[in-house]
Amino acid sequence: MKVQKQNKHLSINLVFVTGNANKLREVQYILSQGQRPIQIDSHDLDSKLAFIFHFPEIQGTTQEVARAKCQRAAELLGGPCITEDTALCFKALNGLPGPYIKYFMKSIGHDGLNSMLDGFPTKEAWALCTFAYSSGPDAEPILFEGRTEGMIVPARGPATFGWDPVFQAEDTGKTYAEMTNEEKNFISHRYRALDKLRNYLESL
Ligand SMILES: O=c1nc[nH]c2c1ncn2[C@H]1C[C@H](O)[C@@H](COP(=O)(O)OP(=O)(O)OP(=O)(O)O)O1
Ligand SMILES: [Mg+2]
Repeated sequence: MKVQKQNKHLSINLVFVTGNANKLREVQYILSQGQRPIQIDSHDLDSKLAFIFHFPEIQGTTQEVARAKCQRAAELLGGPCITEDTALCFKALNGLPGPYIKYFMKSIGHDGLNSMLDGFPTKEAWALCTFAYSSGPDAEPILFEGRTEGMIVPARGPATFGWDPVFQAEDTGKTYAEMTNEEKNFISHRYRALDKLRNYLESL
């Protein structure tokens, strides 16, 4: 992803390294909103699709996983980049599946995620997004976290993006899947993390 700051002379060229088209779509949408939109060069974006890597992700805390992925991406690219990790954390399970949610989703699906909490007193959960920015292979990645509270519910809404149908965001009565793009991207874990990243980039 090439981002270009308007309103200032400085422009930032960044690659968003991800294999997830839904993430990319939401990031583009969020960055296009706001008072000072960060514009994504879609022509460049197309050519950058060649840079979508699928590499192994380590085990550890969400921060360790995020740092390692960004470090690896910067090494492979030989330049600045951002990466993003999403965790879905169950209160009753002390934060698990957390960064391993992808493999839980793949193996047991929406019903399985609900069944995991059978017998537990709380269905509370939070979605945690961690953006990592690296200025290059020799730099330590910087992390930006965003968190949205909610609960795990039987699936409602279109199954377009991951676990969206089973995550009901606090105070909304809606699952992420039942929300419009605008609604989700106003309260989402991704929006909150990206807002911090945006502030950081604007301060450079
Ligand atoms: O807003 C979301 N709403 C619903 N599901 C979501 C969301 N955001 C990520 N997800 C899913 C995708 C993957 O199953 C797992 C995170 O794993 P994660 O490694 O961060 O993503 P990924 O491997 O798909 O893409 P990437 O190449 O950026 O690592 O949660
Ligand atoms: Mg991944």
